[in-house]
Amino acid sequence: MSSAPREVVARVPGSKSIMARALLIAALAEGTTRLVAPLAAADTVAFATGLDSLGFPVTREPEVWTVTGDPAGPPTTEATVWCNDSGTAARFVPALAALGRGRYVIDGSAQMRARPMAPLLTALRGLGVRIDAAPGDSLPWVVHGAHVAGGTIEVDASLSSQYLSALCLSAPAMRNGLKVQARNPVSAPYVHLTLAMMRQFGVESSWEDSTITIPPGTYRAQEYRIEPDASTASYFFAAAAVTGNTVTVPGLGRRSRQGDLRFATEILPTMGCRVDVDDDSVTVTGPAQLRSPGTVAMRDISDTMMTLAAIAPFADAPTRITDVANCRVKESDRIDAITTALTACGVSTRSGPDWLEIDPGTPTGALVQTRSDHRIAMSMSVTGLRTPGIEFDEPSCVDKTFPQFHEEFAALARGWDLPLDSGRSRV
Ligand SMILES: O=C(O)C1=C[C@@H](OP(=O)(O)O)[C@@H](O)[C@H](O)C1
Ligand SMILES: C=C(OP(=O)(O)O)C(=O)O
Repeated sequence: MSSAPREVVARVPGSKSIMARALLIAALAEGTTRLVAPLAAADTVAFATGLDSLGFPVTREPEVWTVTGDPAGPPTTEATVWCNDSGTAARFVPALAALGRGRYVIDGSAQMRARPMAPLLTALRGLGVRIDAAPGDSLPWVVHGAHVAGGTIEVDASLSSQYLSALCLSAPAMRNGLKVQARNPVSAPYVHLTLAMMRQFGVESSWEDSTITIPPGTYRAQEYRIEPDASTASYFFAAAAVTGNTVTVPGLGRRSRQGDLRFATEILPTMGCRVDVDDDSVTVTGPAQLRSPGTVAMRDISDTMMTLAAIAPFADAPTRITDVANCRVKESDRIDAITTALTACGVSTRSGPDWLEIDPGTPTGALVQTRSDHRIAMSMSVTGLRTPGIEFDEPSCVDKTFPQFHEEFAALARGWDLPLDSGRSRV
């Protein structure tokens, strides 16, 4: 570790979640929307390509993506949408397809086919949409769109909040609007982000007790700047935390609606970090010795569970993370994937259905099995800043949300003058 904190400014790419919402809203908006500072990554490219095949033209340039909307829903009567590994695409697109009139095939990778879709299927069928699904209710689906009219439905959101966001985003185009009874939601900040962005594009809604109400309405096209991704930023903040250095992420500030910023603003301070949140930036400085945050319930911000687990070995006491059962049904079984990775590095861990515990220790180098999960690679890269010899079986899995991750992370390490072995990923 360096003795005096060194400051580096990290450029974090755009939010995958904001991109997915902005793309879908733009597709249903009156007019042409320009998305400035877009995230070009596997998830967002799959989303945009899917919109294009549904008949919403999307043009992609490095600085701006342009979407031509149609408030009436998908203009095509036949399309196949390949969602690849993207949960947001696989959950958001079917509700959009239900607005059209035609036959729409929605499919994804083996990883995506293994992820739960049943609550969304039940909800859409409850609204009268005819859908043929693969066994287990999983993808591929054939959505037989017939201008779904809306109404009232109950949705079990205990496995994913994306079912709620999907229905809410398409609801304004339903003739009767939509009332959604949300049961046991995980990742609630993502639903608040959905409703906040809908408001930014001109559609008001309410969420009282467990009922979300969306009246019929039309989104207004506009020029919209994509904020940096708060989950991605967590790796840079965590890097400062474990090395005792300083990192500033511009473009993310106190007005951000992204729940995962709470990793920096709420968890890292309890570990001894100094965190300054400005109007338009967040700065984190790590301590000489990281403290344990004790027990942390991460139901709301579980994409940052692995970031916390990856730095926990450097704390002064065990770290317990609770209420993260749905991490077992994401890109990988993330409780198993991260505890297996840490164990391979010689760190002692324990886990149960919805929790994990990590002991302090001195990780050693190992070949980390990423299980094609971008967040396992990015999290363990943070451990790698203090652990020579961490390698990945599939470094390119970061392409899902941050194709330049390894280069940018290596640049961060160089900026702090850390030994060359730190922060590198090799096949
Ligand atoms: O709506 C979104 O953009 C997301 C919601 C969360 O998923 P769950 O609601 O399935 O936890 C999060 O993990 C995912 O990365 C993005
Ligand atoms: C869970 C994630 O993504 P998605 O559900 O959009 O595939 C993620 O990015 O960690």
